[in-house]
Amino acid sequence: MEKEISQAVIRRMPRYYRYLGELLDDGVERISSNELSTRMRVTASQIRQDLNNFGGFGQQGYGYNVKYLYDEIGKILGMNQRHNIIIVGAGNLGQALANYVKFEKWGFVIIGLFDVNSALKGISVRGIEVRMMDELEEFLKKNQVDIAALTLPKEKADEVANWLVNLGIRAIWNFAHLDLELPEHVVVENVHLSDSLMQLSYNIVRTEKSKDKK
Ligand SMILES: NC(=O)c1ccc[n+]([C@@H]2O[C@H](COP(=O)([O-])OP(=O)(O)OC[C@H]3O[C@@H](n4cnc5c(N)ncnc54)[C@H](O)[C@@H]3O)[C@@H](O)[C@H]2O)c1
Repeated sequence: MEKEISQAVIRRMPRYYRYLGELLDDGVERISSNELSTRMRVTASQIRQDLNNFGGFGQQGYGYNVKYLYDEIGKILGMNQRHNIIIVGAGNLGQALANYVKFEKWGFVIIGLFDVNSALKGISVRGIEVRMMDELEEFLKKNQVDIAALTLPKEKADEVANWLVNLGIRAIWNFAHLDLELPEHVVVENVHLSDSLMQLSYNIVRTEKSKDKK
């Protein structure tokens, strides 16, 4: 049976992947867990523990082979395959996502943008045409879509998500601020930039308090 890896470990993997990618770009071929630890500001034992979940990848006295580790973590994260994405809701956020070219570097390719607002019909965002929602069903028949990003109003998100799932969508990148109620086989990743801001705010308050104590 495959070992269950904790979500906390999985959540740290993209960061390892990013750092290893930067090391590769810098021409670094191997790195010790201590060096990686200094760069990433994570303890070396945390790195060893995390990577041991996947079989280690390191060699005593040699450290980690950066390219190998990068490729292996990439495989774990599914980075060795292409993911086609559609964006549903071509407003501010939807267009901002569509405009961001770097997702493609990781194999996330935005192939369609959809909206209900006829004023947006036919406009092009980085070469991606905005289509109307009534064209979506046909689009899904003709194109392989792996992920639907939801950047539409919260009130519409649940209904649209369920409709997409009925049409065969299996993964949702949800930006609307609500918990979607979807069948278990559908994977959902919720993104809340405000959570990150609140975390930042918490750390500002904490730093200020510790300054006051000194
Ligand atoms: N998760 C985050 O961190 C985060 C950050 C910013 C915004 N948001 C959320 O993302 C969503 C979009 O924000 P925005 O600023 O781009 O808003 P926006 O109003 O600019 O864009 C929303 C778009 O959705 C379209 N739309 C409405 N109903 C639709 C439907 N049934 N099907 C398809 N498209 C539909 C609208 O016509 C509009 O173009 C909102 O729910 C907002 O709260 C989330």
